[in-house]
Amino acid sequence: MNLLEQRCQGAGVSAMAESDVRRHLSQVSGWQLIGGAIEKTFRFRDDLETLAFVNALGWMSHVEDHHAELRVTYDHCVVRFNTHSVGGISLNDFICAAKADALVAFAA
Ligand SMILES: C[C@H](O)[C@H](O)[C@H]1CNC2=NC(N)=NC(=O)C2=N1
Repeated sequence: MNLLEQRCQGAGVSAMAESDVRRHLSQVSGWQLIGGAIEKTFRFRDDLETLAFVNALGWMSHVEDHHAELRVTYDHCVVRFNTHSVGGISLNDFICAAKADALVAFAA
């Protein structure tokens, strides 16, 4: 099933092997494995757009109950996902990465 169609799972998630992480990275654009998390920098025109993205991401994370680590400046936001409960990267991180991408997909 497509990542966007899936929902994060609370129980039953497991940490992926690095080979599995790399295979999943090929399904999302611009995400990299950095320091034990998947990371992407989202760039915007100004602080209003950046903060609107952070709010939209916050809503998605709340609905999925899976939360990102964020580094926010006026024109970009670095988003990192890993899964604390398994001490690694799980499918939940890729589901949220795809949903974060979808938030900006229509904003050219
Ligand atoms: C109780 C609650 O569902 C858990 O603490 C969730 C919340 N959000 C989470 N977010 C992330 N990134 N990893 C987790 O393991 C995690 N666990």
